[in-house]
Amino acid sequence: MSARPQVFIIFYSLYGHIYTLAQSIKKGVERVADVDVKLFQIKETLPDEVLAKMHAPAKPNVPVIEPKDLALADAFLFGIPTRYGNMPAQWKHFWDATGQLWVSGALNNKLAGTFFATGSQHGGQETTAFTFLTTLIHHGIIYVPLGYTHPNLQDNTEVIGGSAYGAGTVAGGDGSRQVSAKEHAIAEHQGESFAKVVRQFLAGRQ
Ligand SMILES: Cc1cc2nc3c(=O)[nH]c(=O)nc-3n(C[C@H](O)[C@H](O)[C@H](O)COP(=O)(O)O)c2cc1C
Repeated sequence: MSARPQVFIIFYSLYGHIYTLAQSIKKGVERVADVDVKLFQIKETLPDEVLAKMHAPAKPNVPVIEPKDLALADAFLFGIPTRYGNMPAQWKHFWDATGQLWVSGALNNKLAGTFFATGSQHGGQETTAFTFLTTLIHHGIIYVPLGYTHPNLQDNTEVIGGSAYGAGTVAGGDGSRQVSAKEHAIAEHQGESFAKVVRQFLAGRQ
């Protein structure tokens, strides 16, 4: 393990909203000195013909992470677009290939935060966090909530995704809504505050 904390931002994104948030979160992590950050996506499991029928754009030029590579990080920020109030099958597929990591306890005491996208305002960002947590807990991963640490999380003047569980965006039923300035600000803040927690936690362990 490197002496500098290694933060992996790992996402699945079908229509790009989560990827956009991930880039803002990365900017936030990069504001913190002596922390390294890398962006990854997980493998797509849908066949090309289904993706075409769903009008999915091409995947971004971001490396695809293998489950075993989770062991290389100290901390993770997981990007999760909601499916029926919980994680997409692509994420479940990824986690279901982490049995060896679980057996060896390789992820015990690593840190994680989460961020989200839903189609609608009340489409389940918090239930997605909650249901994703069971996987983190079984792996012994320490969850770092965002809390109400950014004023935009209490701003009711417009639709703003995100919650105490992490940054978020509301994509709209047809996916046409783009990540707003206030959602970007929350995402950058999450990256920065998470990186500070990671740095402090790891320094305390030395
Ligand atoms: C099969 C399926 C189930 C979905 N379930 C929900 C849902 O429960 N709540 C919701 O608000 N949006 C739901 N959506 C919309 C997605 O959450 C939305 O497209 C996604 O968050 C956009 O992120 P992305 O652009 O990164 O893919 C669903 C989409 C699909 C394809």
